[in-house]
Amino acid sequence: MKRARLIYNPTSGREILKRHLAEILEKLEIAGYEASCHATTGEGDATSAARIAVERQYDVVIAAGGDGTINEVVNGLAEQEFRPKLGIIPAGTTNDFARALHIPRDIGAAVDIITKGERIPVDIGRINDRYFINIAGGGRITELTYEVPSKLKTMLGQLAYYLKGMEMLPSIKASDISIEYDGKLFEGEAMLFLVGLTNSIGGFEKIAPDSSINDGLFSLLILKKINLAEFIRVATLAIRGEHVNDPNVIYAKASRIKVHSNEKVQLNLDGEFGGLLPAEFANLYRHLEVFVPLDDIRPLDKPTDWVPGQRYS
Ligand SMILES: Nc1ncnc2c1ncn2[C@@H]1O[C@H](COP(=O)(O)OP(=O)(O)OP(=O)(O)O)[C@@H](O)[C@H]1O
Repeated sequence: MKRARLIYNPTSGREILKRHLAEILEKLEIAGYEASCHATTGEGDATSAARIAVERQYDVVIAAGGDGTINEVVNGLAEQEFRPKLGIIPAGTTNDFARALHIPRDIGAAVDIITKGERIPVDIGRINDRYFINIAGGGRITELTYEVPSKLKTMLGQLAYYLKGMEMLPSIKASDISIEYDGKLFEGEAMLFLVGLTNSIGGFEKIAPDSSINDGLFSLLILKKINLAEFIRVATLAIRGEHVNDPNVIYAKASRIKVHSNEKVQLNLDGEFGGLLPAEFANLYRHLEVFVPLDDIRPLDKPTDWVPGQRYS
């Protein structure tokens, strides 16, 4: 019998997971899984729970919560030789990763996608000794994601990020950084840099319009030093995916990226604090298998040359 381990954050976003636990476990059992669950207790617990699930050789690990919980679960899976398949139940505030994979926010519908069994391989980002599944970045503006109080996030959802962004915009300074990417070099002042695996970041769904989640490449975006008015103009372009050709933006694909600064620059990994620069990024090609609604995902994310279960990295 197949075994599934549900790792859920009872405090995520709308705090609705607790009410749906019985429904989730029942749907899994009906689909032929022996299912059990673990409620996370605080920072880092989802990573330990995922490691234990690997030791116990679960076939499937389901991360239920926001992007922070999914990131923690991936950190418990990615470093292992045997890696269970990953299911996602989005219950956070932004759910960028779930949005990129068209996994619905309705809990029952998200479980149905797992029980249906359709999967794709996804690339994972490694930065120094940690992993990310959606986006890493640095620069003052990226720090706002963890300055938003969690109570405000629960109350206002994504709007909380935008409010915090508006409040912080006038004080955002550029950082002096150097970025080496697949043999090329950027040196200078930048407002921010983003290293993305999917097309969906902070609710902007066209930030990396041509990205594929399983091509082995990061989308690198560098926003050069600009003033506030220009910043707002480029952010407006980004809503439509038209920022990539702006002269203030460098947009490139790369599988290895090194970032360095003489200043103290914080890193953000999947929306959480991820240490300080310097950073070395490596793309782990098709490292995890994730359950998705195959009919709904973007054609760019649907590999035609993939056999389920095949190992790449
Ligand atoms: N029982 C708990 N009590 C308090 N915090 C917890 C608990 N379990 C996990 N956490 C922490 O909550 C953090 C954020 O949770 P998560 O990402 O799931 O939800 P969110 O913040 O509402 O959503 P999003 O990340 O999409 O904005 C996790 O990184 C984890 O460290």
